[in-house]
Amino acid sequence: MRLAPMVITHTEQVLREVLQFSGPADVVISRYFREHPKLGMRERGAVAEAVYAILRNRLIYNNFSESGYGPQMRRLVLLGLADIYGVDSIGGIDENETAWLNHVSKVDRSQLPQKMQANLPEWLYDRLAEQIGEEETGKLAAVLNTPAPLDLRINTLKIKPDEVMKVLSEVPVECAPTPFASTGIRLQKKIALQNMPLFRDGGVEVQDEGSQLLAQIVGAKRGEMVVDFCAGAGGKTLALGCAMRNTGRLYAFDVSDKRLAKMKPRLARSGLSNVHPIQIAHERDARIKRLAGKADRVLIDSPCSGLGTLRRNPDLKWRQTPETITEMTEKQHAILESAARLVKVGGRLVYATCSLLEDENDRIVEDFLKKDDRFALVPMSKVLADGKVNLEMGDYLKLMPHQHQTDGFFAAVFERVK
Ligand SMILES: C[S@@+](CC[C@H](N)C(=O)[O-])C[C@H]1O[C@@H](n2cnc3c(N)ncnc32)[C@H](O)[C@@H]1O
Repeated sequence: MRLAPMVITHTEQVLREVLQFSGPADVVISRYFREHPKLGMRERGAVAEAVYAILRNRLIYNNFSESGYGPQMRRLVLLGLADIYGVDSIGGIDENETAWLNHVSKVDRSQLPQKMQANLPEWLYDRLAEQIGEEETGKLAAVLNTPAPLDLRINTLKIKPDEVMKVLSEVPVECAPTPFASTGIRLQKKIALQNMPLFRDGGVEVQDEGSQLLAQIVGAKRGEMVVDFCAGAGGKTLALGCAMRNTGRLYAFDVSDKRLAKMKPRLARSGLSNVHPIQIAHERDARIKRLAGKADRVLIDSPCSGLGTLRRNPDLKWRQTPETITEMTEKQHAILESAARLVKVGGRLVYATCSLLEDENDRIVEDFLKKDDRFALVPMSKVLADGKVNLEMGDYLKLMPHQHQTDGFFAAVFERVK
C-alpha cells in the first residue's frame, strides 16, 4: 500500500523540531500527534518510524542527501521512508526524486567509511573504540542502530509463564522465554498490548530483558527492607516487589514527581501493596537519613547518559556531549555515596546504569570502593552463579546489545562488610 503524500510533510514538520534536540524525540512526536488528532494510525506509524530512521542513520543520510535536490529536510525524510517502506511505496514524489532514491538505494553502505557507517557522533565513536576497539564498536553500532525487540516481564504474582505463552500464541505472535532473565518473554513483533487484558490486569509489563536482569541481581527476598533509590516510573520497583512476593517494605525514591506519578497506574495493575513511593528533594534529603543503616538491599538505577538504550532512544546520541557526561558523573558519585548510607551491615548495594561509557560505570564504582572501605565488591560472576543465571561476566555486569540482545547495562554489586 502506498503512503499518503501528507506523510512527507508531517514528517518534515516533526523532524524540524526533533533535530533542534531541545527535548526527547518521543516527547516531540507524541505532542505533534496530540496536536494533529486527525492523523490516522498508519500515518502516525510512518511519521514516527521515519523520524527514528533518520536519527539512527543521520550521518549516512546527510552524506546521501548531498547528491539530492530540494529542501534538505525533505531529502532526509525521503531517505528514511525509502529505507523503511521502499521507494515505490512513497506517495507524492516526482520522477527525479524517485530516480535519486533508486540511485542511493544501490550504494553499498559497507563500503562507506566505518565512522559514517556507525552513525555515531565522533566523540562517542572514539570513546567506544578506545574501550572495546574499532571492530567491536562497528558491531555494537550496527545493532544500536536497529529497533529493539519487545520484551515483557511476567508478573508471577498474577499469572504463570505458560498461561502468558498461551495468551500470546492466540494473538498470534511468535515469542520465546528470554535467555537470561527468569521471567522474561521476547516477542518477535510489536503488538497492541495496551488493549489486552493480559496487560491491563497486570499479568505482564513491558521491560527490556537487561532491565529485568538488573532487578534480579539485586536478590531482593521476602520480608526484606529494600530501597529503589532512583525508582523513576518504577520499571525495576515492580520487578523487585514481585521478587519480594509483595511482602516486606520497598521504598521507591525519586526526585521527579512526574516520574513517580507514572508509577501509580503500573503499581495499581501489578497488585503490589508493599511499595512506598517517596519524592525526595535530592540525594541527601532528610527523609533518607531516617533509614540509614537499615536496608537489606539498595538499588541505585542511576541517572545516566542512557547511551545503552540507543535502539529505543536514538536521539540521545545527538543530545549527549562530553560535557553532559561529565555533569552526569558528578551526580553519579554523589548519589552512590549518599545511597550507600542506607545499607545495613551484611546488606547489599547495587549501582547500575544504562550507559556504555566506563566514565559512568567502572570509574564511578572504582572511586567509590577506594573511598568507602565499609563496602567490598561481590564479583558479578559469583552473583550470577548464585542466582543460577547462565551468563559469563567478570567483576561487573556489562550487557551489550550486540552480544546479549538487550539494551546496554552496567551493574556492580557491593556488600557492606563493616
Ligand atoms: C535510569 S532512571 C530510573 C529508571 C527506573 N529505575 C526504571 O527502572 O524505570 C534514573 C532516575 O533517577 C532519578 N534521579 C535523578 N537524580 C536523582 C537523585 N539525586 N536522587 C534520586 N533519584 C534521582 C531520575 O528522576 C530518574 O527517574
